[in-house]
Amino acid sequence: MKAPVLVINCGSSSIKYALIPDDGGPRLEGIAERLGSQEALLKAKDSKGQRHETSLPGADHGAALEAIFTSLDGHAPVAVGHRIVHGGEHFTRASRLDDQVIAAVEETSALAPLHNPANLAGIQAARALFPALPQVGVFDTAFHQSLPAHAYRYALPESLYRDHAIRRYGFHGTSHAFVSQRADTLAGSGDHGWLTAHLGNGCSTCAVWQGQSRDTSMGLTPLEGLVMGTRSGDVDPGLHAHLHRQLGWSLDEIDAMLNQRSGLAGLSELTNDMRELEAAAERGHAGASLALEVFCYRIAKSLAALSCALPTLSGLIFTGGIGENSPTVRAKVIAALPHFGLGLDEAANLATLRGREGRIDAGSGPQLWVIPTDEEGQIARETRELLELSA
Ligand SMILES: Nc1ncnc2c1ncn2[C@@H]1O[C@H](COP(=O)(O)OP(=O)(O)O)[C@@H](O)[C@H]1O
Ligand SMILES: CC(=O)OP(=O)(O)O
Ligand SMILES: [Mg+2]
Repeated sequence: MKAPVLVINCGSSSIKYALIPDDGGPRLEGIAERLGSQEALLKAKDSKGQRHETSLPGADHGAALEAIFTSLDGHAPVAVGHRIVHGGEHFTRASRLDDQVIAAVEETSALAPLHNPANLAGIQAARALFPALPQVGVFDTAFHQSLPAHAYRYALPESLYRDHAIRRYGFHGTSHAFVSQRADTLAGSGDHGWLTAHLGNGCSTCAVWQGQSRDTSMGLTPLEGLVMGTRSGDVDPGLHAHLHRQLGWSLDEIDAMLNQRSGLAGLSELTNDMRELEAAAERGHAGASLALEVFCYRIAKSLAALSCALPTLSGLIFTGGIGENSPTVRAKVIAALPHFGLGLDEAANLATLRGREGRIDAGSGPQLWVIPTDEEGQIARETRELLELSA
């Protein structure tokens, strides 16, 4: 394997990783799950695509990284690239993780208490384990630092921005950047304006003009915007006060409800998994049908709103586990945008799934693309570029 970069995406109880060679060859990848519990488990795929499971009872981030390293079949990485969810206003591009940069990420943790502490745990463990390797942080927020002030400011007292950095940041920048660059290549020369929909566990939309993010649906935290697996997305900001005053809920209870018990899972009272929801809706489950309708309508509404950020619209791009695999969601979103002149090629829509890239419009109006995202590949590329590792 030629000069591989180890890409690490640390969540609070999981580490997704990929060892990515320089030459486009096969990757080693996997996930260590349920960290901190007796059920901790490493699921790894080797370079021949064979799957292996190793139980790691009680493993923390450090122990899991050690097990991941051992599972790499002796292939030694030349650098480590970390996904960091929140970079605040500090980072407009990938940065080498020295003490100063790590201090800035720590400072930003208050803005992403669910994500950044886990990212930092991964960075500390990787630095301890691979002290000789260069480590790079690639930030979800960096791509959105090109937002104009009218898109990133909330209509709140100026001092909240000036003194406390309260503004919209946006997330999933690595994914929105990757799929819009790919669409630029596929569509050929010209000035392109894309509306991208990253629909995974977390979901967000983005307006990209000439390769730059001009607006996006997530804000200060990854809770704003679309309906997600367990996150509510937009609600009336008056909701917090209402629940506190009328039901006596604490801020922590309200926060946990909005992040963990809402979204598709909350609406359906069934599951946050889109595959299961579609099957249940098919069987006539009313909650699943409602969750699906709200999810798709809110995506369409967000795309329509973000179209205001684009001088011209080249097309729409679907990505993420749902965007890449659900013809049903794509068709419902397109049907809910009746004024955009979109024409769906039904057969192409049904055939474009499981990692396949494809154009699904009927040839007139704005283009419709399904583009599998590759956040890990993009992180490896940005890590190499920063370290000038490749030619
Ligand atoms: N064939 C499918 N049909 C519909 N939804 C799917 C399909 N495969 C995966 N998904 C959905 O994709 C979502 C997970 O997306 P993914 O991008 O893998 O998440 P993450 O944000 O954790 O990377 C889940 O809701 C899952 O149900
Ligand atoms: C920022 C965010 O929502 O990330 P994820 O989709 O990985 O939860
Ligand atoms: Mg993903």
